[in-house]
Amino acid sequence: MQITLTRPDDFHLHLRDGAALATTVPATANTFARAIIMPNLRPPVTTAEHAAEYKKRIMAHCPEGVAFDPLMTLYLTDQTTPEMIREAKAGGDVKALKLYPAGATTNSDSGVTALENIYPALEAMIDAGLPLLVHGEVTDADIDIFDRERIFIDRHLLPLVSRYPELKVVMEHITTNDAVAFVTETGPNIAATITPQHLMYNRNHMLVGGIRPHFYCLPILKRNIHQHALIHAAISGNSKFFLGTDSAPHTQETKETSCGCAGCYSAFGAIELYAEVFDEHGALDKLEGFASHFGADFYGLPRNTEAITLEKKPQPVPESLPFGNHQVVPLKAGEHLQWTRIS
Ligand SMILES: NC(=O)N[C@@H](CC(=O)O)C(=O)O
Ligand SMILES: [Zn+2]
Ligand SMILES: [Zn+2]
Repeated sequence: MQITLTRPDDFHLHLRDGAALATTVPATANTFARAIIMPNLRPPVTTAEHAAEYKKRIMAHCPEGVAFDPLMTLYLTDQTTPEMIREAKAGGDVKALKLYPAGATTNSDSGVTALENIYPALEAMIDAGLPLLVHGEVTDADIDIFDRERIFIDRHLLPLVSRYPELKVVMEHITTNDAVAFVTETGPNIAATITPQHLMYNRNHMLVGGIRPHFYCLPILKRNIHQHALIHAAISGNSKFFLGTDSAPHTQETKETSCGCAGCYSAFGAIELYAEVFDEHGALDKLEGFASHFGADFYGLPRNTEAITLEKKPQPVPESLPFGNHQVVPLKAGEHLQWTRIS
């Protein structure tokens, strides 16, 4: 069995920096035409100038003959001004702004401490037509980690979308049926990305029979009822839900330790992983919209014109892959991808 799709885009990707780019850039660029590049470097990408420099470092690793367009983002902080938003729009590289609640995830220490602090920036984003990308979790110490997304919606997203209905918002890497309901029920300016790990796994995969650090990502895997809600949303054909891998590599030693980092590495076989999920649910005909059309439409980008073809043919996933001077353990390490890219 084969499937041919418009070449897809990845609307949520961590490429990291330095030597890691030699692994991460070709892994994505060989399949995806464009990707929204997350700005949570150390230090974070906060200005149009930083974004343009980072884009050059990325392009230096793009394989020859491969067309790849990194869509840059800026990291919002309490200090982001409307002027910085206008400069970002004018520079042309920056396609969205990212909101990390301070302390929510990897490299989010300089994130926003209160949404009011970025109201002027959000107003400038509406004028510029730049979307807000949200890591949607509260960070209060007394809120259980499994409830942090649901509570973020009630406390922050609902008030935000009623204050700024014109603002385009992507709720990134959604993990709950609460997020599916919120996105489904709000207006056309609200969309969401869904990762392969949240479609393939639930918290039992991470915690039953031993603790598996390579399934640990944020927002954390939830109960199977939430996994099923995400699958249903992804295969529904609803254009508010589209592909964003959140491929977020960390070295093997920083994952396999007493206090491991959050993030799953999926870029090596991302479209194959999604194809497996859609196939298992009899929805291969819905993959192209999710992977190649809906995200571009939401961002106001032209759809890609090239095509890729996948075949239902297993291929082994290595136990680890080179990653700078280190190794990264990919999702499904030591198992098989059920689909293989043939052109
Ligand atoms: N998803 C993750 O678990 N980690 C991401 C950050 C993020 O997307 O929240 C990372 O940069 O490592
Ligand atoms: Zn995140
Ligand atoms: Zn991410």
